[in-house]
Amino acid sequence: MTDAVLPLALSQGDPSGIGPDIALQAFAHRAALDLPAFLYIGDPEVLKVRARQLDMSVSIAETDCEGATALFADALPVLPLPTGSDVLAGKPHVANARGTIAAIETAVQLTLSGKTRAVVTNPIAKSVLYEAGFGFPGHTEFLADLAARATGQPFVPVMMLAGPKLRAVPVTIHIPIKDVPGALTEDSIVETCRIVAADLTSRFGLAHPRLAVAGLNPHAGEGGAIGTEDEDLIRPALRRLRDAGIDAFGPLPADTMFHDEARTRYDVAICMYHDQALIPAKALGFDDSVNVTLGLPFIRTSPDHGTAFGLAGTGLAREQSLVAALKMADAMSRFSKDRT
Ligand SMILES: NC(=O)C1=CN([C@@H]2O[C@H](COP(=O)(O)OP(=O)(O)OC[C@H]3O[C@@H](n4cnc5c(N)ncnc54)[C@H](O)[C@@H]3O)[C@@H](O)[C@H]2O)C=CC1
Ligand SMILES: NCC(=O)COP(=O)(O)O
Repeated sequence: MTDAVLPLALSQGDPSGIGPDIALQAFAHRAALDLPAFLYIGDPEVLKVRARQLDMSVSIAETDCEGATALFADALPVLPLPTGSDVLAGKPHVANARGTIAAIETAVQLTLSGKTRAVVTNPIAKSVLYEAGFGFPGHTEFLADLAARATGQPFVPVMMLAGPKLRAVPVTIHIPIKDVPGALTEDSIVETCRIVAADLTSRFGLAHPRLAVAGLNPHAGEGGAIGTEDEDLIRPALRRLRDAGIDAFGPLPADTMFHDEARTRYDVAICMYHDQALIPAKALGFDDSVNVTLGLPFIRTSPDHGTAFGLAGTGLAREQSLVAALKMADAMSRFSKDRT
């Protein structure tokens, strides 16, 4: 088997969320969308029940990695991982957490061992996994831990939301807003920007990426009058980055860096906290933005949205962001292969 025919590994996500729905819908339109082949890792029975709920006629075939690409024209290839619990669309349950986590672990193992090309994850509900004792804020940190355990090396994962109109990176991710100033350091800003610059070149082909760095405070601190972090942390970090040859500039007032003309001046916005990055990303492209994890030894993408429990089994969930995630993983994998 050559790399060109390896499938992407798609984890089921929370099986009571919209992951099964959007996987079925994307698969149903695979020819028109020119979708790369993917191997769904999860519970085939959940998919069959969901297809019936959605009134879709989809062939589902249990297989391993080797058989997936050839099957893709005729049936949705599934690496079976039974959930071992009753799964009801729109009704999350802690008993499903084990299957949710196992699917992510399997997708990573397969990709690190070269049997699949990239990891694409369907959404998980953080609160359900926390209730089950999951020790990570989300996929992003869990994936870095899995990579570290598999390779014996540490990895710093970086979240990037990427769409046709904006790429945006939060330096701090899933922490309470009151903890953001304390969690931000000059080193964390420098490290995040270095990873972003390196991966935009190695994974996306941008030779000299331009990084626009947001301030933390209103008006980027107004010269220190409205908060000191912009002058004390961000400005020194930017000096270090420019000394290292990285085109990073700021700190920019965050309220004026996302309008149409402002966005032409940079390739990625580096933001100080989750909502500073994800609000503009989702406002400018909820249906076509992708959540990418940078800094890992494998490719990982995901739709930008969550489990949308209220839509599971209704036929109202749109599959576009998952389609964008599959296509981005495919393009990144082909770009990496062409460079080697
Ligand atoms: N990558 C991941 O695993 C992510 C997981 N989440 C998790 O999802 C759960 C629900 O989070 P929410 O904040 O409610 O965000 P959400 O993205 O699930 O839903 C937000 C709104 O967008 C709608 N929506 C979401 N996806 C849609 C789609 N494909 N088509 C049409 N409408 C869609 C929902 O119905 C809702 O009105 C949380 O537990 C959160 O942790 C949230 C974001 C990403
Ligand atoms: N808000 C983004 C999100 O929740 C996705 O996080 P992750 O599971 O990809 O780490």
